[in-house]
Amino acid sequence: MPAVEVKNLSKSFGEVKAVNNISFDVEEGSIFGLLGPNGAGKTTTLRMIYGVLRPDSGSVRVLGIDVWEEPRKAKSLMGVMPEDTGIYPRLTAEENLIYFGKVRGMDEHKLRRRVSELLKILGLEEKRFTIADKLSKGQKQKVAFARAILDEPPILILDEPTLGVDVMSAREIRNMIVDYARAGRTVILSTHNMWEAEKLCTHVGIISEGKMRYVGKREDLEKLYEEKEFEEIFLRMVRGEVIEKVV
Ligand SMILES: Nc1ncnc2c1ncn2[C@@H]1O[C@H](COP(=O)(O)OP(=O)(O)OP(=O)(O)O)[C@@H](O)[C@H]1O
Repeated sequence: MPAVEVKNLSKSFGEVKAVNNISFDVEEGSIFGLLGPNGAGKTTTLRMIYGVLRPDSGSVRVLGIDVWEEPRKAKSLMGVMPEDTGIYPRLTAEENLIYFGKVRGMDEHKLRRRVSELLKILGLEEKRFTIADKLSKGQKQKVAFARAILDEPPILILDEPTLGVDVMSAREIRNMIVDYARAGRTVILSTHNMWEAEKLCTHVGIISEGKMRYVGKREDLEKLYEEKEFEEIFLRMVRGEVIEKVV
C-alpha cells in the first residue's frame, strides 16, 4: 500500500481549473517533490491532501485512510507546513509549538523536551520568547517546520519549506527532511527550486496548468530524456514540448 494515494483529484475556482484530474502514489520512505511554476496548482493539490480544501472530485488516502471520509484520523497522521506557515502571530515561537503539541495530545514532559531540541537544532533558541509576529519570514518558516515534525507523524506535507530561509537554515531543514524519510516516514513537498528537487527528492511530480506532466523517480526522468540539466527537462515539460512521451 502506498503511503499516500491521490486519485483523479480536481478543483476549480470559478473558471480556473486549478487542479485537473491529478493522480499519483507516494511510496513510504520517499521524498516526493511537487514541482511547477507559479499558479501550477501545487498549493491547491497539497491543501486537498491535508484536508483543508474539499476536492470537486477525486480522493486522497493516507496510509489507507480516506482524508475526506475520516478527516480526524487522517489528519492525525500528517504533519503540515502550509504556504502561509499557519503559526499564531501573537504567541511566541515556543508557545506556538507547545500549544500545537498539546492539541496533538503529546505528553507534557516529552513535548517540552522536543520543543527545546527543535528550537536548538533550528537555531531559534534566542527567539524562543519572541512573539511570532516579530519573527523574520525565515524564522517563521522554521517555527512552522518545527511544528510540522513536532510529534513525528508518519506523513509530512511541506509547502515550499525553504522559501525565504537563509542558506544555512535551508540546509538544516533539508537535512532534517532527509533524516525524516530515512526513518521510513514519507514527505511530500512543493518547491520552485529546481536544485532542491534534484538534490533532495527521490520522486518528482511535475505540474503545470493544473495537470500532472510527469510522475516518477527523479533519476528515471533524467534517464528518459538523456539530458544533463534537470532545469532544462523541467522547462521543456512545463512548456508541453515533451509531454506526449511521458504520462
Ligand atoms: N482560493 C482561491 N480562489 C481563487 N483562485 C484560486 C484560489 N487558490 C488558488 N487559485 C488559483 O488556482 C491556480 C493554482 O493556484 P496554486 O496556489 O495551487 O498554485 P501554486 O502552484 O501553488 O502556485 P505558487 O507556486 O505561485 O504558489 C491559480 O490560477 C490560482 O490563481
